[in-house]
Amino acid sequence: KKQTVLEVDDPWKFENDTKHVIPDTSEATFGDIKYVNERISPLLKDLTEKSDYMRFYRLNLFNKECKYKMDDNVFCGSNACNVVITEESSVPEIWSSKSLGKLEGFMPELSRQIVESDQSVMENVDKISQSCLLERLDDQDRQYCYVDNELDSGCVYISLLDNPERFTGYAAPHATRIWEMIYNECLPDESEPTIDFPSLFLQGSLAPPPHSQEKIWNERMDMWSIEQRVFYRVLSGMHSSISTHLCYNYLNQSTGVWGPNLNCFMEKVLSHPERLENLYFAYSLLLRAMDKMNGHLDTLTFCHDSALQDTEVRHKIRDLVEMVDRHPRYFDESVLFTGEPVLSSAMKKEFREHFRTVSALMDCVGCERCRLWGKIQTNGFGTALKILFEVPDVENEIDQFETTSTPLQLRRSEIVALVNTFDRLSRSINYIQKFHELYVGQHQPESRSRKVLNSVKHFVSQHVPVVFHPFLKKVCWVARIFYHDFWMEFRVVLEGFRYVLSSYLQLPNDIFLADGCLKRRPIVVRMKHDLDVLFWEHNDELRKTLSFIQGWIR
Ligand SMILES: Cc1cc2nc3c(=O)[nH]c(=O)nc-3n(C[C@H](O)[C@H](O)[C@H](O)COP(=O)(O)OP(=O)(O)OC[C@H]3O[C@@H](n4cnc5c(N)ncnc54)[C@H](O)[C@@H]3O)c2cc1C
Repeated sequence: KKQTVLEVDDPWKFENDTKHVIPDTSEATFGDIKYVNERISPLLKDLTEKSDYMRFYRLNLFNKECKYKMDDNVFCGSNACNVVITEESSVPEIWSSKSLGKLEGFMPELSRQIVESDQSVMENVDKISQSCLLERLDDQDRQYCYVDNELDSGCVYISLLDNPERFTGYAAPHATRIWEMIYNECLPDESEPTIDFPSLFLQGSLAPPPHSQEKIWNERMDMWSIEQRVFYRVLSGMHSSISTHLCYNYLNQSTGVWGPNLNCFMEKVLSHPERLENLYFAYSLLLRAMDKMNGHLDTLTFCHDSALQDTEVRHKIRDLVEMVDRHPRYFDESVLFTGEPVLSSAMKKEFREHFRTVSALMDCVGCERCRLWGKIQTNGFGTALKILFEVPDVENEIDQFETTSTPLQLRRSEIVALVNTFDRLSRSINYIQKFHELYVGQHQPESRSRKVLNSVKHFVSQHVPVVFHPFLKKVCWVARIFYHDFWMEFRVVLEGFRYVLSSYLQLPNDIFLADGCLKRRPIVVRMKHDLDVLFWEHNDELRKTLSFIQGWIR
């Protein structure tokens, strides 16, 4: 494996190398992904911010027990960990517990038995509601995630816009321990096992392991199979994305102000080339999953209570996948699980089970906000893996997984998780760009006005009590808008004034030329003379102003 060495003088050298090929992709470079993302991110933003469908996520966030032995005394450090729950009255009727409850008899255990015994019974159930909830019989073997049963009384709706992913203060040792447990799920290297993965769960200790697993894994990656590498890169990419988000939406605890923290990003992500690579890798994997959805869109229902909204969401998703489709395929799922059929199938089963364990580990995350986004993102990646490895490529009529008989079935929560996870990664790539601009801005020689502004900022942060900061921020914001609007308006007025005045000064010439009549000339000359007398000789101030304006018009 080529080791990348960062040059001390330019920490951005690696990230800015647009030609750098992302390992385990089809020759995708950093530049390719940035280019694609520039086109896709506005669509993702629109979809995730402007549609109820993508905004409300139903899950069991508070009442699911952690299956693994952990230190129970974990409390997140700040209010930022809290999650605001959405009242059911704010979500569309069809998603309310009342409506979902109508299907209770069929969910989820019973549905399996019924489907097994009599398929026709299911056909009587309202079709739209069915697809919102139904756990299909054949789906269980294809799941890469434990998805919460939406009929569970512990499930709540959460508006993702009201609960952005950001810094919460959740940290070591608990958070770090969870990450270690997540990475322990990476498929063990049979040729050279060094860590007994399952035994770590039983220890239940929060003590860090004796050496950094990340380092060992990166060194040993060449010896891994492609399946193992993909598994690890997805998790590491998700980790990098979470770190990028928390550093971009960071709370400065001494000033109480939210904003990007460049040092945090440089420390957690930028200074580790592999973490950056894995972020880009995870993006290309999601890109391909979205692309593969293209051939299956017609079979999906978006379970809205109005056909109109269903069509609207479908159109928006179609626009997105069609945009994805215009770009090359940077991840090729057909090179995985290709060996001897029995072995490959066993390997895929193992892959699935390990990923499901990762999803179950999210219930152990000790901070509500982090748990929310952890659950969404593992569900999102789980859905992507399901699309990639369990569903035929309809568009290209390639069925390397022999699953032609089973069409793609996705629940609402899976679609929402997939699109929102893609949006997270897309934003992370945009944030990297913004961090770079911040870095460039900070390392450029300071202009005088910037110096003054910075010293004012410094003074405010030092001497004005923290409670006034949001107020001052608002004042600055209003002042900026006022200043901007004032200049816009002033320029319009000035432009009009300039036009009227130039027409007026042009008028004598026009009269003279239009008539071509030399006889009128004395009148024009006379008029101009009178005006000169009026303005130039009797009003000194006005004279100066007009001469300035005349110069400006010229
Ligand atoms: C599921 C989950 C979601 C979280 N969400 C949030 C959140 O929304 N907001 C928030 O403020 N905090 C969140 N946290 C906590 C956050 O991720 C960090 O754990 C915390 O900020 C402490 O960071 P750290 O720098 O000590 O190392 P950690 O990020 O905890 O990393 C632990 C170890 O993992 C390795 N590592 C780090 N990054 C990578 C990578 N990309 N790939 C491979 N290995 C890596 C390193 O060896 C590192 O020492 C979350 C934690 C978890 C487990």
